[in-house]
Amino acid sequence: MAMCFLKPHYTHHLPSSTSILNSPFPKVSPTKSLFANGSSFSTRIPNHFRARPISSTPTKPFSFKAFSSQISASAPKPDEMPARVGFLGLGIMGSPMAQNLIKAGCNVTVWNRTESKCSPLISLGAKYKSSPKEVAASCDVTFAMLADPQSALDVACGEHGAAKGMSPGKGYVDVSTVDGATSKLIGTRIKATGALFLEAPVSGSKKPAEDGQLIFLTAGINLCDRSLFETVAPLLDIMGKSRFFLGDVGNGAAMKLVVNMIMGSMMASFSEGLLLSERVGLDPKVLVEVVSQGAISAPMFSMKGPSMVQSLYPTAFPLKHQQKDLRLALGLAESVSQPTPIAAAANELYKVAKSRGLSEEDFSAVIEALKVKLQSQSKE
Ligand SMILES: NC(=O)C1=CN([C@@H]2O[C@H](COP(=O)(O)OP(=O)(O)OC[C@H]3O[C@@H](n4cnc5c(N)ncnc54)[C@H](OP(=O)(O)O)[C@@H]3O)[C@@H](O)[C@H]2O)C=CC1
Ligand SMILES: O=CC(=O)O
Repeated sequence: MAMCFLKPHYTHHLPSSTSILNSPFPKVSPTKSLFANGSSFSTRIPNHFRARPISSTPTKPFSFKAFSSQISASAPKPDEMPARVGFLGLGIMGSPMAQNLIKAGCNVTVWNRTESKCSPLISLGAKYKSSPKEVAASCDVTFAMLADPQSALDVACGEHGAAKGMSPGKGYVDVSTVDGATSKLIGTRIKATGALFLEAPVSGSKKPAEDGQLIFLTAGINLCDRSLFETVAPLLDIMGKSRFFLGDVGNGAAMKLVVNMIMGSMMASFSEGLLLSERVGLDPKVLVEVVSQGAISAPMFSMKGPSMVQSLYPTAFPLKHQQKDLRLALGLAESVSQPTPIAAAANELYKVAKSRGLSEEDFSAVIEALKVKLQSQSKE
């Protein structure tokens, strides 16, 4: 069962169970139908709203429930939100997310491995604690936005990890992009303390994080965790534009990995197109424009294309994280024997880019892995 809550007023009846796994020509694609009314996804509206269910389809695998969201002009009242909010991990994503919570009036306590990254948030009013354990002990709900499975595990379950500060009545929301097994492990450790757990990876990059426009892909271990989803909803709505509840832990991670697998392959293919267009004497800037006007247009191409043409890669989504996501997505595919040859090829390209020192650049720098030295080629 999947449920979607959106910031804008949105009423859309999604199709019930449809499998695309066995038929090359499915009559209805849930994904296509979900985004059929695409304009609702890009509408900028006030940050705070309340959501209520309006209709449902029978609960079964791969079915969806449609919800309508009502926009409220006023911010959530302080007594409707968890009083004390912790935030662990203040990188490209964590910093603006925590900042939005502070700006919305939340009582936020932060921690980051590199302590200096806490300073800008402290100057905005955040409190500081010197370990994840202390943050969790002093807060009602703690969010974690860490680099990868290992760091998410260390911060949640390490010696001074958040689990050590958790207890009944508290909640832990991991918004990092990790694999389902890591998420389940973290969830199990957190729940052993009597606290609740939600995995909630986000779709959307640096700018959506700054603008409070992220898409939360949440899942919980049981019905109690569903209640944590309700509890933190006002906080998710400060940081994001929509939130999906996807059922059991692992489903949020899987959804995020599938989305980023598509994204990584798209970027690799776009890179090939830019370079080929230039090779045959076309202006790649014009290619970006042509693509933007047609059926394969994507905000990602329009946003990143112009800087890629100039060999500039200002980091929004680090290339090392995109490669990590492809690696994890391939593991997911392997676990169900699903062929993903395009993603596997794209992954190789990101690995080459990493080996050329591009890990910290934006993932659009993958184009560099395709550039050939014209001089040495003309000698051949
Ligand atoms: N950037 C993007 O566009 C998006 C990223 N994501 C995902 O969100 C997560 C965070 O991404 P992003 O903010 O870009 O990444 P950054 O690399 O900017 O930040 C990573 C964070 O993890 C911390 N960290 C890394 N290793 C450890 C460790 N061993 N112990 C403790 N803390 C550690 C870093 O601390 P320190 O400051 O000390 O290095 C930092 O706070 C990733 O899983 C990424 O895949 C999801 C959607 C979009
Ligand atoms: O994970 C990256 C994103 O843009 O989403």
